[in-house]
Amino acid sequence: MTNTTDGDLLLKNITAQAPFPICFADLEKTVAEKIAAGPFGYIRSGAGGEQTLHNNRAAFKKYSIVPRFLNDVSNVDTSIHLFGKTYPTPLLFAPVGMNGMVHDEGELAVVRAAQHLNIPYIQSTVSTYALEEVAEAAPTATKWFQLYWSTNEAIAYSMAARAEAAGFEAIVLTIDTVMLGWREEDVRNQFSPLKLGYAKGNYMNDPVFTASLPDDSFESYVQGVLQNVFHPTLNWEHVRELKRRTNLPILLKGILHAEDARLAIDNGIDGIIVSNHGGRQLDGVIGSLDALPAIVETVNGQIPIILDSGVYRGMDALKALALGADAVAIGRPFVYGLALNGQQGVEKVMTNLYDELKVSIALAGVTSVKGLRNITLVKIDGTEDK
Ligand SMILES: Cc1cc2nc3c(=O)[nH]c(=O)nc-3n(C[C@H](O)[C@H](O)[C@H](O)COP(=O)(O)O)c2cc1C
Ligand SMILES: O=C(O)C(=O)c1ccccc1
Repeated sequence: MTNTTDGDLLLKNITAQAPFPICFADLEKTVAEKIAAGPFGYIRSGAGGEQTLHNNRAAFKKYSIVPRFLNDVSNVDTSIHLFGKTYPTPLLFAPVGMNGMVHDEGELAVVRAAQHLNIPYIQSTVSTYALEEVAEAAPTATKWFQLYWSTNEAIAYSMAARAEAAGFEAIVLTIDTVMLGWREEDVRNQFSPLKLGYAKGNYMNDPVFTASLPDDSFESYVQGVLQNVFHPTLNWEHVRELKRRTNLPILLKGILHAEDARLAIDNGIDGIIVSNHGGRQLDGVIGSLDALPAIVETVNGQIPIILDSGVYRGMDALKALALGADAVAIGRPFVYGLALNGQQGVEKVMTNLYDELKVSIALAGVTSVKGLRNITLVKIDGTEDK
């Protein structure tokens, strides 16, 4: 519960100190000036002509709120319940690989921020640090493990088992990245963090993976990752087998079609992440917020729905929650925070998003996340992107 009479949430940011970038556009611009073009382009860009990257933002802009007043909004309850636990905010860290690209502490800095803020952290398969190192850095954080299937299935099962043993509380199987999207910026920059070894963490610590390598050279490791991380054979039978092999709840990340949401439920999946991978996979795909309403209708409250892709401010989170998401996951914004100032930068970005969300909930005239379901949103098919 946040008491909104306890000092103004905005004015806390207007102090004598040098300002930290306050919005996504400022963050992106500051990071562009700080880090090399290769990693910056890798993080910023979308696939193809970036239509999906654009669609994600455009989807949020189509909705306008019709607020209500005179409701006493002095106390705002932003808490949510997910898989039996309560969290203070409806925000999550989306799985983002290879954090060592922008900061030496990589995922360790992010998971420490997650622990400090009590925001669930989803660790990527292709992380710079191993999942065991992440668990040790933040033993009390809620951690979920994002699994990329492996061509050698035994590696996928081994990673899932390691995650369970290290105290991760769910497996998030990403289904939209069976191969990389057509990312032209990376070709322009001739940049591949995979080839540079930033995805070492979980593979080099995996006994099944290392046993499959011909030798322990850097080249063999990179080849091994490339041979395994792309897995176009992935199908529903693998999902069922994974379910048999783990005791953890399984979420599918990358659902955009209501029919796939229905199949997820039919196959005993515990939650879904509505996502187009931040516009990084198939270009020309529906904005994730545009995909949400049909999925909410089909799922009908049976399993939690998390949304990501384009949630760049508190107001975006508000709209997704109002349209029926149970929580939202944040990708690029926290990566930019990490690039600028490590753990503190991540905390600042997430806190600003959270503070804007609190202000927005109160100014919309409601006092809880559930209350947002009742607010009036009108859809305007505008084409503006800013
Ligand atoms: C640099 C980068 C790396 C990513 N790596 C992964 C990953 O390893 N696994 C995964 O499931 N999604 C990955 N994603 C996608 C995010 O989980 C998330 O879906 C996306 O960033 C959400 O969009 P947003 O950046 O607009 O918030 C990555 C995204 C970025 C920007
Ligand atoms: O960059 C990404 O978005 C991503 O998810 C990924 C997938 C496989 C290997 C490396 C990164």
